[in-house]
Amino acid sequence: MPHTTSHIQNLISSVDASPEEIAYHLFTAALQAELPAALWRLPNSQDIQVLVSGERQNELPQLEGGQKGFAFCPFQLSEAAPKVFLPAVLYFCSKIKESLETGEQELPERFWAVFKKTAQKQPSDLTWPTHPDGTAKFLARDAFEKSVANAVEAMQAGCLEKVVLSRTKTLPLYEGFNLLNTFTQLTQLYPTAFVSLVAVPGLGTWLGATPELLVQIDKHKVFRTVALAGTQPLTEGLTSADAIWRQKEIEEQALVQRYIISCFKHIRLRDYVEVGPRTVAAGNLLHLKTDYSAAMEEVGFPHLGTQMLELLHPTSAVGGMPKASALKMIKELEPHDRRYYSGYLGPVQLGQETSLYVNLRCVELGKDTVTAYAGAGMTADSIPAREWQETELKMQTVLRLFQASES
Ligand SMILES: C=C(O[C@@H]1C=C(C(=O)O)C=C[C@H]1O)C(=O)O
Repeated sequence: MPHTTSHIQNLISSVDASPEEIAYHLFTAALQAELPAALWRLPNSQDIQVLVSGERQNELPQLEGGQKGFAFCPFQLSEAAPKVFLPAVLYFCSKIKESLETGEQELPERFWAVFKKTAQKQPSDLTWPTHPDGTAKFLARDAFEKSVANAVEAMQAGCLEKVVLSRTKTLPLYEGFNLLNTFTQLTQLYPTAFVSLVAVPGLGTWLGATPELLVQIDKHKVFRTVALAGTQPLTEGLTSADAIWRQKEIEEQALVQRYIISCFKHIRLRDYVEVGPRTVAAGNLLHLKTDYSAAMEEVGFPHLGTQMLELLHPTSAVGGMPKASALKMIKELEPHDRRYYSGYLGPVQLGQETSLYVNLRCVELGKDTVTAYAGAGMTADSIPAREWQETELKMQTVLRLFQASES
């Protein structure tokens, strides 16, 4: 029997569960039915949102067109990490139990069969998709610091201004690890982050709590982006207002600002609003952030979101300056493929909004392992040991939930 919207709504309403639990059941059923799905919570919101798709597309639609879905894009395109757009076949937001939309397509019958079952009893042995190439390569501390020293030397010689070098760390999953509980814990720990869990058969499963917005188009057609860079630990007793920044971090963040402004200049947009830089907290870290916005219709750029997305990614917050030399250096010095780390992800035209975030403070799940990815911006003044420490702190944002003793 075809599942019409009203039939689906009846099915969901008949489940004796809170709206949040329904969102989790829908996500679980998608995993079990081996369908691509995303579960997320926007910054400063309580609502859990979920999308289930019947297929994955390799191109993003125009952000300003009417197509609803979830974007999941890599740092750099490759066969191992293609662009992904998941058209919304089913979308549910926990705010109102009825806010369910179905696309023109239908989910296969097996999805609803598992949904009926999982809604009664959560499976104890949930499995998720993993990447066919297995775990990403990793660098030991001395090798990473050597790469940083090489990069610093190149910058001192004037070859480039900034490069973001990243590394990975893999831990075994502890006995009794529960993916959805970990997602919930992330939403509680980081109320101002974009918290997401994305599972795409054939490409893998990613969980994260990112502080960095890349492109937003809100319901009033206001475009937003940010320049976020510069890092220091948030130490006890210190608030963002007390933070003192060194020249190195100020310059690093100024380079990201300059990059965003150069993108506005490229399309000849002058009427944007710039606020900042200000110090913001992201978990146990502080960053410098400048906000940019523009009312798209008023400034005569109705497709500003799509235009800027193309120009911005990858920004110098995750690549470097100049972009081409930085990307080349990353390729030479990083032994791993970043896949979806430092790419971008988020809802497109859902809940009247498009909100794409840079995929930072994230982990990729293996069958029984978890791999964290983190990077740090290097300049001519970088000290290798400090950069190692910075990436360690960034990884802890999510990895702290993967240590059995803490959960
Ligand atoms: C690259 C990361 O973060 C980015 C780099 C920062 C920096 O170099 O100080 C700060 C915030 C992010 O823009 C990461 O979290 O992996």
